[in-house]
Amino acid sequence: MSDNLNSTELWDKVSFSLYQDLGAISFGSFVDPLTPVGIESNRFILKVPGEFADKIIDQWNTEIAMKFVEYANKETGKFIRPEFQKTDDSNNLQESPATSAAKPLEESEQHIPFSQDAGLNPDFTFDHFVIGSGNENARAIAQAVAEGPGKVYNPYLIYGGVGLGKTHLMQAIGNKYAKDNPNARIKYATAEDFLNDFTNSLRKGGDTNATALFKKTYRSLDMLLVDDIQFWAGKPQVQEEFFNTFNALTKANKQIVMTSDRYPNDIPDLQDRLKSRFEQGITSDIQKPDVQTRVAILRNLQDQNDLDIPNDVLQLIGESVDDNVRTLEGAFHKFEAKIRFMNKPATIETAKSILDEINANKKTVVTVDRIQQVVAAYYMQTVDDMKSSRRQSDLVMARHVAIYLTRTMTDMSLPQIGHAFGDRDHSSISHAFTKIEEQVEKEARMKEMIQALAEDIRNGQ
Ligand SMILES: Nc1ncnc2c1ncn2[C@@H]1O[C@H](COP(=O)(O)OP(=O)(O)OP(=O)(O)O)[C@@H](O)[C@H]1O
Repeated sequence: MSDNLNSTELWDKVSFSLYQDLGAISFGSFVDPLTPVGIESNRFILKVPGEFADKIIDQWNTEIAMKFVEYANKETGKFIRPEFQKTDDSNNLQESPATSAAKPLEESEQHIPFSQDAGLNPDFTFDHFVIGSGNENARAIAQAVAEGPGKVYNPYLIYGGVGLGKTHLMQAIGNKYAKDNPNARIKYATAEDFLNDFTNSLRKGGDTNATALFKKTYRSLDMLLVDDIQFWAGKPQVQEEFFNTFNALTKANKQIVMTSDRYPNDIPDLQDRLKSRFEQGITSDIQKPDVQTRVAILRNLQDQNDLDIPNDVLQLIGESVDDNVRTLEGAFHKFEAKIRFMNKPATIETAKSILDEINANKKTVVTVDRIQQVVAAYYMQTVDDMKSSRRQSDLVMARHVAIYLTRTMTDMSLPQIGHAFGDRDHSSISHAFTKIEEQVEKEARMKEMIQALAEDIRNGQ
């Protein structure tokens, strides 16, 4: 997934998928003649040549638009819908009313009023963030941080499962601070961006300018937002560099906000001094939204997308899709695409049809292989190591968790599980299972982690 594709790059990728899907003849008639103009918010503007415009648009509205939305989603992670601008024969644009606000990408990018390279998504604001019991604490602290950065809650670390709004909330802090302080220097980077910037600065062969530029970029900020710091697990060099960046910024009372998919103590091979630095600030978690919050999120999406969907339909989708907010948004946009592009009514029946499709896609068979892969990835270990006799503590933990999940999620017997885990005997499988079972009963965090892993395993994520 990339946020940084421009409209031409995205069009190239999506039209390639459409070519494979539709075949050369349909592609030549209905896709090839179109030209991308730009992306405005969640609309992809396409120029349609005058002569065959109506026929082409009809074809899009019955078949191609849905596919476009899906392929564009795969590339960007966003839901972008196509909108058409007809051109007359002399090639002048005739804008339809719905598209008159659309501008080429280059111009729309200039709407960002402050430091252009902050890397913030303007849609990730507090206004667009729905508050519920699973996130109200994190949200309240985020507001305080945005209003008084570098003061009380520094650093601020938000942690929680996949797709629950960590990035959104972190960027809302940046967007609010930027709005209130247009000259503030703010940078959003994923932990991977930070690592890449750092290694690129080193790769320049000891060029002191490159190193100085890296340091200047990160150490002269007013606010640094770093996403997914679990990515640094077991990477001591980048941890060292971040430690220095962290010290430089906090010493100057500059704000640091971070996200992670787990509590810092659960990040394998994270240096103790970083852990203790993180503890100087505040940590809050985001939990899965309850049904009320899920329906409120759907209502929010409805308003943002200018739709009018009956309450019972929103309620049904909200009750049925309980994985995470990203999946919920996915369900909403699938529904939206059906009513916009396939002329389906916004009814319970249409909602049921998309829910059936979602469930059909979800039915991944739970196998021990799948469990081992998901758990190994979570603990940043290899499956082979997990099956081996090595006894390093993170590895043992990963092995025990995978055994516990295999016992609870499959019908395999203890000897069968033993065999799948490097020919262990059934008593050590039973021991591993009991150990984790006890922890699940005692520790809320362990229980949540097991639930999240089980969900990933089932969802085939
Ligand atoms: N409380 C909320 N209100 C409105 N939208 C939300 C909320 N929480 C999450 N979202 C939306 O759900 C999607 C996923 O959120 P986000 O990317 O912030 O998740 P994340 O926790 O950072 O996930 P990951 O661990 O995969 O990075 C985004 O489009 C975001 O806007």
